Amino acid sequence: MSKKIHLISFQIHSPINHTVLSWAAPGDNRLEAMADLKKWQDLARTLERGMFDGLFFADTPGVFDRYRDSHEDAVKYGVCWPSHDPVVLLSALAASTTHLGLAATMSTTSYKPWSIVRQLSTVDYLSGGRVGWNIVTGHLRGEHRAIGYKDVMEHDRRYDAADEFMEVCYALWDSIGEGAILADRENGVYADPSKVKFVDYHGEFFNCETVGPVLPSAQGRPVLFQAGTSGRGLKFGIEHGDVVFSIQPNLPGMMRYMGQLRDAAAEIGQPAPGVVFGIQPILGGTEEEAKRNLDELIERMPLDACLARLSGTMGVDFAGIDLDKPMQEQKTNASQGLMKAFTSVLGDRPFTLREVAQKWGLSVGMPQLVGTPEQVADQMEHIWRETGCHGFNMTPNVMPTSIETFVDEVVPILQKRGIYRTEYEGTTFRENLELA
Ligand SMILES: Cc1cc2nc3c(=O)[nH]c(=O)nc-3n(C[C@H](O)[C@H](O)[C@H](O)COP(=O)(O)O)c2cc1C
Repeated sequence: MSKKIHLISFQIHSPINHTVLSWAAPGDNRLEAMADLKKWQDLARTLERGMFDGLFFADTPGVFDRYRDSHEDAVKYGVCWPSHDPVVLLSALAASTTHLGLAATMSTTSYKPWSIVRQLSTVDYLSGGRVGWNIVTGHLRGEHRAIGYKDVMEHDRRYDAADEFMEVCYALWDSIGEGAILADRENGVYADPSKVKFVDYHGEFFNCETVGPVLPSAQGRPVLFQAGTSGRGLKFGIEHGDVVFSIQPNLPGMMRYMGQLRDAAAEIGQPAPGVVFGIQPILGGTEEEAKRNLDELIERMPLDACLARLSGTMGVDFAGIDLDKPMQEQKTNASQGLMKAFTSVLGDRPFTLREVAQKWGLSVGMPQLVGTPEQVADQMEHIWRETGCHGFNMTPNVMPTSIETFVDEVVPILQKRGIYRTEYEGTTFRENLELA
């Protein structure tokens, strides 16, 4: 268990984060932010004022195209479409902050190892070691189709390819050895070639012949995040993740996940990485007001938009399936882990398809913590203590007010309880996350 709760703000560079039609909520500024860098910089400064560890961008490249075998519902309702590139935001946000970690999702399907190492490590180096990478294998058919594949690669084979992808990345990150850079002005020698290892990698999926393209940053290389929850995904997360993300519908699901991760880590013979659970705080001045705020979000969501999001993540077209029967597990090459988590719910009756669609529309299944600032702080502390997790990946609802309210009203309560930092401990993302 971490010494303190760690907080990451979960964002998407699109009209919504995870709440369908949040862009239409009164006062939401996301549509303006998409065209105004300053609004993103303001958000990053708010998170830094709230001592967040980081701002993390998920990414849904391509478009959700499974529901009714069409992209139309995703486009009509702006369900993570358009999907602007998150990586280009990182350097602007690094320039407007000094401590905040900045992480982006990049898929091992869409990129090559060299391009990811070069892009992310450049910002990591420039920012003094504040960058993170959420390694995803790319589970969306829309992403595959956009770059020229007919369909998603088979689930476990995607992870095999991603293992190789990582071998190349590590070789590139390790290429520039200690003492390699001389920067000797007098003799005009920049580096000692004997200390720069040539990467000569030939695998089943990737080839790479070059030297490391970017200098090691203050934290060496970016912090690695991973969020696979299937058996194969857990193994990959343990082997490569510094921190793993998980979405579970409730506390029993979180406890089950912690057990599965511990068992899988023991089997591999490695320590389990820290776990960050997704949550969605819904605040109000009173409990009743918070519940009303939640109801307003739910009332705004068109069911077709929720189903478009759910069908995309699960890789299954849910059109024409009885909405009021328990959702059944189906074979998928998309997210097997999330499919299992929501079709084998613990501590509750099974969810109907309509309920899961609504949970997806609200927060992609992240549980809502609803109440006054004190009640939300209680729920966070309870989950942290019960599960022994590292912290939370928090998705907002209305932007940026739900984050500002959290920073102004919940953060001071957590600080007073001694379970949240009052100043940054280090300068790098890795140090602040208690990984160094
Ligand atoms: C918290 C969380 C965040 C995720 N973010 C992304 C993302 O931004 N882009 C993406 O393509 N997949 C994302 N995923 C999907 C996973 O990385 C993973 O690819 C997917 O769940 C399939 O793996 P599995 O079958 O092993 O669970 C996320 C999953 C979770 C739980």
